[in-house]
Formats: sequence, structure tokens, C-alpha cells
Amino acid sequence: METCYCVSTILVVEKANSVASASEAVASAAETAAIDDLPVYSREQVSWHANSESCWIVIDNLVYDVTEFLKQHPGGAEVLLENAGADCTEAFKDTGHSGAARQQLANYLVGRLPARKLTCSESIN
Ligand code: HEM
Repeated sequence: METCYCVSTILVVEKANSVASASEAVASAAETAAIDDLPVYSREQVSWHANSESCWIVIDNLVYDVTEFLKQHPGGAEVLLENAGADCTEAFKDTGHSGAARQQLANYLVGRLPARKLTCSESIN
């Protein structure tokens, strides 16, 4: 059955998938509601911020400006600069960042990618 989801539903589902536990999901409910209001940047626009002067990254369809964080990142500036202007969702998750690290993300949130429509094969019904 073909299912059509509105933009905010997709974002809520993707946000829910990105949090690690039910309590985190509850805690992030208000945050999720605000996600729709964030500025929208295309992947191309994000790619313009790919150096130490302006370093943006994408994690779970959200855009983070980590320029100020480069010198503070416990994993070093290098790994962030390697991913500057790009989607580093997998790299971020593969590193096994702690809950504290995931909470820190909110400090650098500047926008989101355009919501995409789910294809039939992605339908959850
Ligand atoms: C805004 C984005 C990020 C934040 C807030 C962040 C935060 C942190 C924090 C707090 C730690 C210390 C360990 C922990 O608590 O998990 C850490 C470690 C680390 N991070 Fe990140 N991180 C970010 C992005 C990334 C990205 C994109 C990568 C890789 C591409 C990365 C790679 C690493 C590595 C390799 C370590 C381990 C350092 C070590 O144990 O020697 N981080 N990060």
C-alpha cells in the first residue's frame, strides 16, 4: 500500500530513530517540535562550509556548525575537518559517541536538510 507522510512526520520519525532510548525520545520531543522551524539548507549549501573558517557537518539530516567546536572536540579537529561540509552520520555513530556527546550536538545545531518524501519501499505500513 502506498503511504504518504507529511514533512513533519518524516522528520519526527527520523529524529526518533536517531535517539538511543525511550527517555531520550521523550526528552527530545520539544526539540523535535522545533526542528520544522529550523533554517533549511541543501547538501550543496552545506558543502560550502568545508574548512576551519566555517565547518558544517550533517548528522541524521540535521546541520551543525562545529567551527567553534574544532579546538574542543576530544576526538580532535582533524576528524571533523575530514567530514567538513559533508554527511558524517555513519562516522559519528560508528565512533560510539556517549550520551553526553550526543547531547552536545544541540549546541551546534543551525539547520536541517530539506525533508524528503518516503518512497513506497520505505513505507512503514
Ligand atoms: C558536533 C559533533 C560532535 C560532537 C559534539 C562530538 C563529541 C565528542 C565527545 C564528547 C567525545 C568524547 C567521548 C564521548 O563522550 O563519546 C568525542 C570523541 C570522539 N569523536 Fe566526536 N563529536 C562530534 C563529531 C565527531 C565526528 C563527526 C567524528 C568522526 C568523523 C568524531 C570522532 C570522534 C572520535 C574518533 C572520538 C574518540 C576520541 C578518543 O577516544 O580518542 N566525532 N566526540
